[in-house]
Amino acid sequence: MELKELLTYLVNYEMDIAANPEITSIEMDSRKAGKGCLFICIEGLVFDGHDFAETAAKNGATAILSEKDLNVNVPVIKVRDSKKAMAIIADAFYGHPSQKLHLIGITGTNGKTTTSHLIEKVFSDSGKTTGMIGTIEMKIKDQSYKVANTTPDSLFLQNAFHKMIEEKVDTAVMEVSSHALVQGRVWGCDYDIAVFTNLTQDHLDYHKNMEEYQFAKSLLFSQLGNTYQKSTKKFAVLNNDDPASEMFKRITSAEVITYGIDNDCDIRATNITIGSQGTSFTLQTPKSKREINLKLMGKFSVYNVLASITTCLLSGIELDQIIKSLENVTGVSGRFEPVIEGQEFTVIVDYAHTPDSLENVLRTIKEFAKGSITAIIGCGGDRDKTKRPLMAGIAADLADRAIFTSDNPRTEDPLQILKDMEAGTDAKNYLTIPDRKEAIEYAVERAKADDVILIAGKGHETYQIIGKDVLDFDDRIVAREAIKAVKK
Ligand SMILES: CC(=O)N[C@H]1[C@@H](OP(=O)(O)OP(=O)(O)OC[C@H]2O[C@@H](n3ccc(=O)[nH]c3=O)[C@H](O)[C@@H]2O)O[C@H](CO)[C@@H](O)[C@@H]1O[C@H](C)C(=O)N[C@@H](C)C(=O)N[C@H](CCC(=O)O)C(=O)O
Ligand SMILES: Nc1ncnc2c1ncn2[C@@H]1O[C@H](COP(=O)(O)OP(=O)(O)OP(=O)(O)O)[C@@H](O)[C@H]1O
Ligand SMILES: N[C@H](CCC[C@H](N)C(=O)O)C(=O)O
Ligand SMILES: [Mg+2]
Repeated sequence: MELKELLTYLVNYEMDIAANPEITSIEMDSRKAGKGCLFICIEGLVFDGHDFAETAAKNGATAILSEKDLNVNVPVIKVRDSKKAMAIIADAFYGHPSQKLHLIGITGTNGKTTTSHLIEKVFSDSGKTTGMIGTIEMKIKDQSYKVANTTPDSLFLQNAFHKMIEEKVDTAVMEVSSHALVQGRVWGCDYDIAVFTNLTQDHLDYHKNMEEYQFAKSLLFSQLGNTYQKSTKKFAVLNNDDPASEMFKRITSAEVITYGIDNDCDIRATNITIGSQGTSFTLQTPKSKREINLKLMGKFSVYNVLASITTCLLSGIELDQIIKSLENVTGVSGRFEPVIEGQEFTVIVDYAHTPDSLENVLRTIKEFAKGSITAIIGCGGDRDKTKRPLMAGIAADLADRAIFTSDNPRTEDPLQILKDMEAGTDAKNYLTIPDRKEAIEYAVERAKADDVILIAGKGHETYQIIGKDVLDFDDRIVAREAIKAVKK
């Protein structure tokens, strides 16, 4: 594509040399920049991409998009915000692929991965060809691809949509993280439906306070229907039990459809019963009232199911089909996932890594546990420090015994993270075992019949990040081995 054509999509830019080279690829990483590419300089948290402009030019880049003046021998396009410019250009370069998809974006602190999987299941069961992008993986039909972020950068994302179109995907569902919204990774994405799950504390290392965090989430709803869009109707699917929805209602130009349990709304669940094998409730839509029996556990799962039902109904899928699919879902990898090895106690691996999700999961376990409850938790390093004491306090309050251990310490001292956690409770019912494997083994060795062990925080993760090392670690495998060892 000619550079000139790409630039027609940018509203504000300056160019130092009048030139119109053919652009054969777009790159944001100098290590990938080669002949014919447009290299985009991104100022990151670790590196400044502008420092690599010269290398990119030497490697054959035909033009460079930058926020700064540069001294290079190829044309430089100067913009105010290169991340957002990159998103707009990537969308154009790949032929506006999101406009050709029925695209659903899900944001919120908790429940994005779960809700995307539920929605994808309903769509694929009803004969749609689907794509999915989120924390666990990117999926195009049955093919799974690794992802580095919950919401990838705009180059990866637009390329992924392009691949989906080539593979004849008609419906794509994706998680939209607050980081992605602030960094403009999803600019140019033509969402048809934007879904909000909930807003509770997380990521305050990045967003600084809850107002900024809410503002980040709100961008999905303010952007809905605002870029070069296909002319379909846009919907904002909002959780009416979460106070943040009021702001999202005010700022979106899309039609608002609400779901919830406690407050009046369009799609509502009442009479919720939480059992040891699943959850049932009465579903009320403007047109019908139905009894639903889920294999999923907890009130929080009802919210995810309501968000999914609302989204699928708005997408034109019959209620009977939606219910049939959702009633069959047994779970999502690493979310309230039982580890069953013939033992007489219950072991659950869950991805709760925020105060709210930990509380929800422990309250759900309390609804059915007959024996005592042990919660094994840690908190990630290089992440929101203020959630550490809160999570520790919740674990000590709601479980009979808590074991504080390491999550992904990353570049922080694991013992300091544990101290930050311990500051959150005066209780005497916890102990600290820094090594996660030892913590799991300790709990399993002492479990009696009917007890429940919750291993929280890492869910589907198959690694543990200590320092810069990414080591093999899977809570489910470690728990399984520990159970087998006590049964010998
Ligand atoms: C804080 C944050 O969001 N960081 C993201 C950011 O990285 P960064 O700002 O550190 O970038 P950088 O490494 O400094 O590089 C800057 C630029 O220099 C370039 N570079 C660098 C080196 C070189 O030799 N040559 C070169 O050109 C890089 O390609 C890049 O363009 O841009 C990268 C590319 O898009 C992201 O992968 C990275 O996510 C990191 C891995 C991360 O941990 N992010 C987390 C906090 C995150 O985004 N999480 C959210 C949500 C989590 C949730 O679901 O709750 C997510 O969407 O994943
Ligand atoms: N609707 C919900 N409300 C509160 N907690 C939830 C909800 N759904 C799931 N959870 C809890 O949050 C954990 C993470 O769920 P999930 O992975 O679906 O969220 P996410 O928003 O994708 O998280 P992330 O931001 O890390 O990608 C689950 O393991 C469960 O403990
Ligand atoms: N998307 C979340 C995942 C946290 C998972 C937890 N295991 C951790 O490493 O803190 C984050 O990057 O903050
Ligand atoms: Mg997720």
